Amino acid sequence: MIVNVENLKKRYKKQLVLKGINIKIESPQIIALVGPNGSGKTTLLNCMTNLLTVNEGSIELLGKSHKDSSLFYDVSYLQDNRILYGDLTGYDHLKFICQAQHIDQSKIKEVVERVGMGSYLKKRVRNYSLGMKQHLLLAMVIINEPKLLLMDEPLNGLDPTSAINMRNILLELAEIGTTIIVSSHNLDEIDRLTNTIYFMKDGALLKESLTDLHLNQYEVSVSNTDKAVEVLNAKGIPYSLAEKGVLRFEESDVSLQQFIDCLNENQIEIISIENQKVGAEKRYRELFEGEASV
Ligand SMILES: Nc1ncnc2c1ncn2[C@@H]1O[C@H](COP(=O)(O)OP(=O)(O)OP(=O)(O)O)[C@@H](O)[C@H]1O
Repeated sequence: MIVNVENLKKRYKKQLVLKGINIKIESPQIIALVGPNGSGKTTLLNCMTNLLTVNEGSIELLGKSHKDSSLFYDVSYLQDNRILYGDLTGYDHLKFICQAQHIDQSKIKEVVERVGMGSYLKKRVRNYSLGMKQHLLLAMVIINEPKLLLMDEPLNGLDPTSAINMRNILLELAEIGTTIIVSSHNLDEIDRLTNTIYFMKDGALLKESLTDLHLNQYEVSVSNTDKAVEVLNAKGIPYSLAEKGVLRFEESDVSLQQFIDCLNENQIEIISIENQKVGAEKRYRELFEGEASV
């Protein structure tokens, strides 16, 4: 088992922040951790990596107790950039990790190129921009080729090119069997990374595979939009125009078949029908709309 968290509870004084979390991950994959500010994502990741003590429950990573220090070689955690040392250079940080984890220092060059931080590697971190710090944090967590990678808001401050680069790196790591748990508020990026999302709500996790969640919503391409609009209006069938030539239809009282029949009966050619998958943002809105974040 890659991750086995059972009934994890965490309290800050009287506030119960994690209310009995259960996570079982048996095969390598990317999982997104999504939830409003203050919902407990960082607390969960900090508990998993033993930076915080838990009040109840158990955590196993890669078949070992999360307190086992040998996990250090196989589990990486990308945290907030406050863990960086302003007086040290990026190179110093990476060299330190190589020494501590017995990693060949030739890996530094490789990882620096991969992340794209060559030009400022030898600058002191206090002179780094937010995005540069994020690049360094990424380099620091992938240099040991972890089996399990936990990431708290890794996209923080990244420009679009860097965000795409980070996405490609994560997808490549997943391809070679790295399990990644990534917390993020960037739901578009999440959609590009994974369909498996753990929504954090009221200190509990709601695990969902968006692949299984299909709205009854379809995009129907037709040859003659004007005529289609006319006949649908005449029949009182609800739709919206996604773009020229594409009608968006959501099944309700009117079934998809009735929608198609209406177009067929009026000799309107249907070019394609696509089922619309639910994206992370839509699901998030369904789950959290109207709820104030902490
Ligand atoms: N050291 C602490 N002492 C007391 N309360 C804390 C501490 N750290 C976090 N909390 C509280 O625990 C709750 C969860 O915080 P946490 O940082 O885990 O949320 P989060 O989901 O990571 O939020 P964000 O999306 O804003 O990063 C919040 O109510 C927060 O105020």
